[in-house]
Amino acid sequence: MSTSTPSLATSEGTLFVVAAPSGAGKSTLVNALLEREPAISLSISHTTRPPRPGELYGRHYYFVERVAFEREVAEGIFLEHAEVHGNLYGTSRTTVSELLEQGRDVLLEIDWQGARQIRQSKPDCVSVFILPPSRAELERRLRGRGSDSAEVIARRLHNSREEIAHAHEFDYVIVNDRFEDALADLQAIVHAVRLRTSLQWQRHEALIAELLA
Ligand SMILES: Nc1ncnc2c1ncn2[C@@H]1O[C@H](COP(=O)(O)OP(=O)(O)OP(=O)(O)O)[C@@H](O)[C@H]1O
Ligand SMILES: Nc1nc2c(ncn2[C@@H]2O[C@H](COP(=O)(O)O)[C@@H](O)[C@H]2O)c(=O)[nH]1
Repeated sequence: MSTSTPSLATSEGTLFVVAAPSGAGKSTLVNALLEREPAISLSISHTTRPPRPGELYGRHYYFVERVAFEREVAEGIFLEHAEVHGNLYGTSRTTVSELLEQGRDVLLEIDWQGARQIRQSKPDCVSVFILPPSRAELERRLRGRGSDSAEVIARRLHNSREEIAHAHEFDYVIVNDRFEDALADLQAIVHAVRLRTSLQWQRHEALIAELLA
């Protein structure tokens, strides 16, 4: 995250990146945040993972075949992409750029590998890592969700160690124990970031000029 004084000239939106081990509650938290903060746009990823019951094309993901995904990688359409739990996932470059240029804040729900790529291409992004309160609770949430087979759950639990090992690369870490507390923390981060963005500074320019006159 940039710590420099925001430029008065720019009015690009902020790019938020949220990551967590599978089952920590990232999607649930992000969906609740978006209800409270409708000015944030969620980027819909492309994936080769088959849809879960109830998941819709274009709403939860753009579900594509592996061959099509690999062609899109070669065409350079992804801002970032990674293999996660045996499936490919990627973020559309043009969708994110267009939204940011319109001044919209954009949120990416991606894994640590994607977050690392985003930090390289968009160093001003704000990244947040969500931790579960314990391994036992992570497992309980994965099983309780009831959306994955025992084999998939075992794989995701195993992979959670690698994801968590990268938590220190993020600007903020939130423990999702009591849901409302974690949501308040996430919203506080969004508010704090907005207070230092260029639009906010522009808003205060007239008052600062008046006070200095
Ligand atoms: N604070 C919480 N306390 C108890 N249960 C929670 C809490 N937060 C989320 N959950 C539940 O945990 C389960 C997993 O949540 P969710 O699907 O949001 O995880 P996720 O991190 O997005 O996982 P994935 O990366 O696999 O998509 C869901 O059933 C959700 O309702
Ligand atoms: N690098 C990326 N990771 C992504 C993207 N979209 C989702 N993800 C991550 O994949 C896992 C599993 O998600 P699930 O929906 O199958 O449970 C999770 O960590 C997501 O954050 C993406 O575009 N790029």
